[in-house]
Amino acid sequence: MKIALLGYGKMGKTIEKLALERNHSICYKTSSEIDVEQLKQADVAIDFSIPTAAKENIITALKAQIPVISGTTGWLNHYEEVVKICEQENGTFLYASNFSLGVNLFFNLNAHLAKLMNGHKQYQVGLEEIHHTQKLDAPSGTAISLAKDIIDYSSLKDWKLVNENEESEAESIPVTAKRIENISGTHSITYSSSVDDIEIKHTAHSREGFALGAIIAAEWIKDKKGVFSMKDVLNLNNL
Ligand SMILES: NC(=O)C1=CN([C@@H]2O[C@H](COP(=O)(O)OP(=O)(O)OC[C@H]3O[C@@H](n4cnc5c(N)ncnc54)[C@H](OP(=O)(O)O)[C@@H]3O)[C@@H](O)[C@H]2O)C=CC1
Ligand SMILES: O=C(O)C1=N[C@H](C(=O)O)C[C@H](O)C1
Repeated sequence: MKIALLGYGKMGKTIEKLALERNHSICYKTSSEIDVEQLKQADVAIDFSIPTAAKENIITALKAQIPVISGTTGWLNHYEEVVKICEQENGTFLYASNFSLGVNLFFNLNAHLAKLMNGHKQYQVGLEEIHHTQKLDAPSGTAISLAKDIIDYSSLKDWKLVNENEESEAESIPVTAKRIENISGTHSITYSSSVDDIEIKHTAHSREGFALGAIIAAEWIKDKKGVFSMKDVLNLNNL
């Protein structure tokens, strides 16, 4: 498979390394404006860029008829617009706030736990994410996905980014974002009562899980048409 890397930073470089090990080739890589003729050489484009560039990168790939997957976070207010363009172009698009198998299993665990805890009003839920200091967005895309799932499976209505120990309004999930050198990505959800805590946590040891998941998604999506998620790739829709 010939891959175009839209964004050649920490993730782009990790994907390149694992893709070559899986006998794929990198036919084009850029960390700035896309050369469409070069992009058109690819079987699939993988966008791990920056929040302000992701939307344009994805649209450029869709208009060039190149299937595109994106893991860039912090641009999701434009998600519906991109989906519409994908449909107009009869294109192929997959977005995931987190491509690792572990986090996608953790998404399921979080949803099940939210259902279980619904109605146990003595427990207050809180979410914490920790990432490296170069991260541009807060809270992380993964934290937002986790919060949205808790909202879908409980009577909670919203989430709010707060400082540590700061309270949020009733029916709103407090989300704390910490930035510490060299942390690849840690997410935890805690239900606290006056007598005990219940906590689930995912800790990424490196970027390799994200990169491998992105390559597996690219292999899966290459010959398909439509808008997909990691639930489709990993067959996690029916759990
Ligand atoms: N979904 C997932 O599983 C994961 C998502 N991420 C997300 O992926 C994104 C990238 O992460 P990471 O690789 O760590 O970040 P980096 O900052 O290391 O890499 C981003 C790269 O994008 C480049 N860039 C800037 N403008 C453009 C543009 N217009 N087109 C293409 N590339 C551009 C930057 O170049 P320059 O440095 O010159 O500005 C940089 O090389 C982030 O949003 C992060 O949150 C990260 C890990 C996993
Ligand atoms: O910026 C990162 O590094 C990561 N970003 C993603 C996010 O915002 O959730 C995924 C992962 O946690 C690493």
